[in-house]
Amino acid sequence: MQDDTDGASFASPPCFAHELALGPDGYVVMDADTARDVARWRKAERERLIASRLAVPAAERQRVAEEVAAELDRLIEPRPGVTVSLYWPFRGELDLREWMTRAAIRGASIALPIVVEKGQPLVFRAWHPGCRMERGVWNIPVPADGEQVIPDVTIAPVVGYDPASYRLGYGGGFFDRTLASFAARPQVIGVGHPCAAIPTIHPQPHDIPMDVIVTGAGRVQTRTDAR
Ligand SMILES: Nc1nc2c(c(=O)[nH]1)N(C=O)[C@@H](CNc1ccc(C(=O)N[C@@H](CCC(=O)O)C(=O)O)cc1)CN2
Ligand SMILES: Nc1ncnc2c1ncn2[C@@H]1O[C@H](COP(=O)(O)OP(=O)(O)OP(=O)(O)O)[C@@H](O)[C@H]1O
Repeated sequence: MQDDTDGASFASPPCFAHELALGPDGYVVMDADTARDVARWRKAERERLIASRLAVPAAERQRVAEEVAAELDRLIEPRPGVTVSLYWPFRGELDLREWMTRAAIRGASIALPIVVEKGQPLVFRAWHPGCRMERGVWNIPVPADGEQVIPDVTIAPVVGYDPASYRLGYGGGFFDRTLASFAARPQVIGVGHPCAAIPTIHPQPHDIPMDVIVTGAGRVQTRTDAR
């Protein structure tokens, strides 16, 4: 009988162009070529989407931010005992700092994300109106000395989003890693410009969909397929 343990006797050589990726439901097989194509496509798409929102006139950006803030008032009750994470806006993101201040005055605990290290989850630090800020990674202002907290509700800025509520961010993978690291998942609300809507972000195993995406008055997309 022929000895089949020699690789040369396979009908075709074994294929090693796959790798394992850890998704929310465990390990899945990933095709290395596909992963590279998606990463390349996402990079170009991010640049296009950021450029188009930077082209939005300041007055319109302000109006959209106010509309989104009004929708947040309907979605979240910022009361004592609830911790909500937001963000300090940059690169044309909606400025929700007024909503953030109002929510703090109403008694909610507010937190902002901090990049500890590339490739690692974000941590969230408590923020209070007027608290001392310092420059973090990418020069984004972060609270200088707040305590570390875990949010009940996370408001994440989107660069892009799709009908299945997957979010495209800046490419650090920070929000996906952070959500994957929590024992209990917070409610996740994506916020952005209406022009951030795209047909698909080509979701990958690590991508975690948002629960709700808000892009203006009455523009509230709720994820229906419970995972
Ligand atoms: N306002 C705000 N703060 C935030 C976030 C956010 O989305 N918005 N983040 C949410 O996660 C974290 C910062 N995430 C970031 C991730 C990547 C880059 C960045 O500039 N990346 C490189 C390219 C990365 C790559 O493609 O490999 C670059 O654009 O040069 C910036 C911020 C924490 N703070
Ligand atoms: N949970 C995870 N574990 C390991 N790698 C991850 C995880 N989440 C994301 N990544 C990696 O991070 C990289 C960027 O991911 P992705 O394109 O989803 O970023 P993004 O969501 O746009 O960025 P951000 O959340 O920082 O705004 C990818 O190479 C991806 O494989």
